[in-house]
Amino acid sequence: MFKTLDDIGSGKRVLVRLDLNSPVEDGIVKDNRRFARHARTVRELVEAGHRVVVIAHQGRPGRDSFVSLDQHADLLAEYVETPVAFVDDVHGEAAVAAIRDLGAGEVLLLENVRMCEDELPERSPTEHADSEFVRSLAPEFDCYVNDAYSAAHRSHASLVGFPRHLPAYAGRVMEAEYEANTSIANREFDGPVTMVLGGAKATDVIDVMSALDEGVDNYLLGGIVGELFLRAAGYDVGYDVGDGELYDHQWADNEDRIRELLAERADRIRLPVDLAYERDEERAEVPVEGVEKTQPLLDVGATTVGDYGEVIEDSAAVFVKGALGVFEDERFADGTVGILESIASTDCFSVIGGGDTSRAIELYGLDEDYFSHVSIAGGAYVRALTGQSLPGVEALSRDD
Ligand SMILES: Nc1ncnc2c1ncn2[C@@H]1O[C@H](COP(=O)(O)OP(=O)(O)OP(=O)(O)O)[C@@H](O)[C@H]1O
Ligand SMILES: O=C(O)[C@H](O)COP(=O)(O)O
Repeated sequence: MFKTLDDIGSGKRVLVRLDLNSPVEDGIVKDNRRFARHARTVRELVEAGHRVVVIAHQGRPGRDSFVSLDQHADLLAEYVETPVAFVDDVHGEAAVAAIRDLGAGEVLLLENVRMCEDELPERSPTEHADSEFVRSLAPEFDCYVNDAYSAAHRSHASLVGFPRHLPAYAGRVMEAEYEANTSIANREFDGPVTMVLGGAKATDVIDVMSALDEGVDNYLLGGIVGELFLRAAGYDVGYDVGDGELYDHQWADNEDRIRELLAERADRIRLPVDLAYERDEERAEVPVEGVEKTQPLLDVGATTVGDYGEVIEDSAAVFVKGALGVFEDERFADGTVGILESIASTDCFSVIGGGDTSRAIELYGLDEDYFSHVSIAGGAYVRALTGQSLPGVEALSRDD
């Protein structure tokens, strides 16, 4: 459906859009799997003797994470194993001069595209193609590669504008993410399809469940989302610390849809039968019947992990969105890690998504190779699961 790096040839001037958006702590950009993944695309372009100019974003104006890409150049260079030059300009004279100075097989990273006013408005590809940003850079290149699948749900200039001026191709990350994440909607599996749904964002999970009625045989719920469903089933769960951020407002916003889903799909939805909480600084577990709404519940319990593991064992495909507990705290990682281990021990087709959830794989030393695909996308993954098209992918696919 789109052209790939296999179709480019060699020795071209290539503009490549990556998603290097990273956590930033005290001004320091944290290494994460996006660098390693995108490095593969960049390395391939370098090896084909192209002049490679990278564009990417970091944060949003007004946030602490809205910083320059100078640190990203060093991190990317480590993974590509070749120097990555940096210029603190997006499309002005300095950027154009640096682009023209580039030799074959060299890599240059331009400044954070969100520092340019043309980038962020959600506009149509035609409007973005006409922006000064896109019009001033496009003539410097022979082609455009979009590898930023995880930002492709945004209709921003650097993601949709260039394919109107230049032959456009998908990078390796774009290809792999697209294929894996749309497979729940596009592929037939030879056996039951299971979704593990957790995390903290009820609306995301409900949207995914609503969109995927036919294709899914089992929903295994956990995390805050699981507790909201348990509440609909009549259990006294959902202790909210502070000003009601996690449960009460999500309950108020989603109660009707949760009740509807539970009534319609009772035979396919599995809820936790036990939960974990903190007692005397240790992990303790309680069956859901015995839960009182007096303390935060931070993970699913061991019986739930066992039950869910049996369902996974019988599945042909498993898709994960959201963690089953607060896995960042080792005491409450058993649910998330236990489920990931169950998936890893079967040979089913598996996709692990959600930026936070896939971090658990790294944190607890699981081998990525045990899964068919570990996504680096958050919002784009949810949209793909719900069957929505992504503007950045659409822009690559146009054939007029
Ligand atoms: N019972 C719980 N109580 C509090 N927090 C929880 C609970 N269960 C899971 N979480 C938190 O949910 C977070 C993951 O939620 P989120 O919905 O953001 O998942 P994600 O899909 O992996 O991420 P993203 O959408 O950001 O890419 C984790 O950081 C975890 O600590
Ligand atoms: O990190 C991400 O999920 C993407 O880069 C999109 O970033 P955004 O939500 O700031 O548009």
